[in-house]
Amino acid sequence: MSILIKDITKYYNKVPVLKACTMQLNKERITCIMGPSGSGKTTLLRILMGLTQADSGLIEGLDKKRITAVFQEDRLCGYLDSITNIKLVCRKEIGTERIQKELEAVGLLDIQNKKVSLLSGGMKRRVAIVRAILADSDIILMDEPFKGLDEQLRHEVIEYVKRKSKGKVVVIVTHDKKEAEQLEAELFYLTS
Ligand SMILES: Nc1ncnc2c1ncn2[C@@H]1O[C@H](COP(=O)(O)OP(=O)(O)OP(=O)(O)O)[C@@H](O)[C@H]1O
Repeated sequence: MSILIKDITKYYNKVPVLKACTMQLNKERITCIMGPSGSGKTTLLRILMGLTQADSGLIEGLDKKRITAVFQEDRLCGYLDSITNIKLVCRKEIGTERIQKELEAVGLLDIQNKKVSLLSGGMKRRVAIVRAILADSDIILMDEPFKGLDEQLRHEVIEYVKRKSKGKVVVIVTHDKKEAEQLEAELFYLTS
């Protein structure tokens, strides 16, 4: 499975943000999108998700594909615990024990029954990552998912994502070249 992004152009208030952006996304290799702040990385993810309309260009290969995302702002239900948050997006039933194991794999111990609003930013981010991995989608889009994690944790969580996302199209926005290297990703640079 591959997704072709061809000549995507997007203007905001007559200012071009994406200019004839072309790239191919493959399931064999994670794709990292890099580029300066304001170069349109989030906008491109939003276009892939159908949340923002491109002005011109086309995207091939998205038909009937299920997409899950880790947004910059996590988008979890704060009044629910992490396990319930994860179960909410899973199409197939996944048992509590399995989810607990996945949370433990990203260093989240003993938080499963806490309301998400009581977790730290880095903890919420990891819950959102596990949710995206377990959601049984074809495509995973992540917007700076490892931001705010300390070095050791970041290393572990990147390995978790690499291990668990095999066979899916994965696109990760990052500002960190080291992250892209550890992900063994194909790099695309957007310019502002
Ligand atoms: N809904 C919107 N209306 C108007 N302008 C917008 C809108 N969304 C984004 N922009 C502008 O488009 C440009 C690209 O924004 P975008 O968030 O895609 O950049 P980015 O590369 O993801 O930035 P960062 O690395 O800071 O997250 C910015 O100048 C931003 O202000």
